Amino acid sequence: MTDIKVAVLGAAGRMGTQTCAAVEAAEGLELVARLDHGDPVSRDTLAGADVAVDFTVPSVTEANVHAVLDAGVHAVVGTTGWDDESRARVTAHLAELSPRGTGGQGALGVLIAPNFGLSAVLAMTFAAKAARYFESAEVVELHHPNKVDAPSGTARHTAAAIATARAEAGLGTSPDATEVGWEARGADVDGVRVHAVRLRGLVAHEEILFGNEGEQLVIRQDSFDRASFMPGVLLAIRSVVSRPGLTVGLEHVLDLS
Ligand SMILES: NC(=O)C1=CN([C@@H]2O[C@H](COP(=O)(O)OP(=O)(O)OC[C@H]3O[C@@H](n4cnc5c(N)ncnc54)[C@H](OP(=O)(O)O)[C@@H]3O)[C@@H](O)[C@H]2O)C=CC1
Ligand SMILES: O=C(O)C1=N[C@H](C(=O)O)C[C@H](O)C1
Repeated sequence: MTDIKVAVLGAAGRMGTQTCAAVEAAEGLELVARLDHGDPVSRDTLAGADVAVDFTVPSVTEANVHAVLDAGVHAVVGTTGWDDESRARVTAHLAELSPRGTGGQGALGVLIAPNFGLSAVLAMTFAAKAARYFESAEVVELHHPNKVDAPSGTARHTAAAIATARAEAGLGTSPDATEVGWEARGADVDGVRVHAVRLRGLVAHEEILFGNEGEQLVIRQDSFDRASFMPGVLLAIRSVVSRPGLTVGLEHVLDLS
């Protein structure tokens, strides 16, 4: 089997640096390009890559993915900032490139994962399963203070999954008598309250709280080191080449969905 050639966008950043090292150390993968701020994304600069991994910033990640697809390269995306509209534009782009459907031989794949950490993927999966059984649900995410976006992509993904499960079970929003001080109640993500903490010393952590009369379930995951994301990133690179179309969430690759 020939090696999968990999380009990393945001290669000088916290995640990009770790990803370059992980790819270089991985069997069957070859790092062919490190791109960062100011580098154009094109067939030339991607240097023969089969897969481009994006760990940049929310404001540029979508444009990067379109450029990667135009270069005929699969994309793995860890950057946050995606919503229904940006994901739909990627789906439309993939359909344009493969007009007879996304399943054809050699068709391109895009895998967007809000979190590559196994503990986080499992926490999100367990939360989605638990959501229908509890009257109240809230999400707390805790991160390092250099993070530029809030709430985290993981917390948004978690809250959206909880909201879907609650809606399917016929549950409304969590009970809440707040009349004043709404600014202290966190962001509203699909009707689920999400709270963001930024604290020196933290990396990436999430707590999902569920409550019923007289009982509580807390699901917590902690990424103490960015090394925890690397097995998921490598799995995504190896999977995306045979996963045409758009996949959102590593849970689908891990068969947890
Ligand atoms: N899915 C997951 O498991 C994880 C996702 N993330 C997400 O990944 C993203 C990156 O996080 P992190 O590595 O901590 O952030 P960093 O700020 O450390 O890295 C981002 C890098 O992207 C560079 N950059 C900015 N603009 C461009 C551009 N137009 N083209 C190429 N590179 C660019 C930055 O350069 P400069 O600083 O010079 O602007 C920087 O080197 C965030 O959205 C974060 O939330 C993080 C951890 C895990
Ligand atoms: O910026 C980070 O650090 C992280 N970003 C992702 C997110 O917003 O969910 C994943 C993880 O939480 C680390």
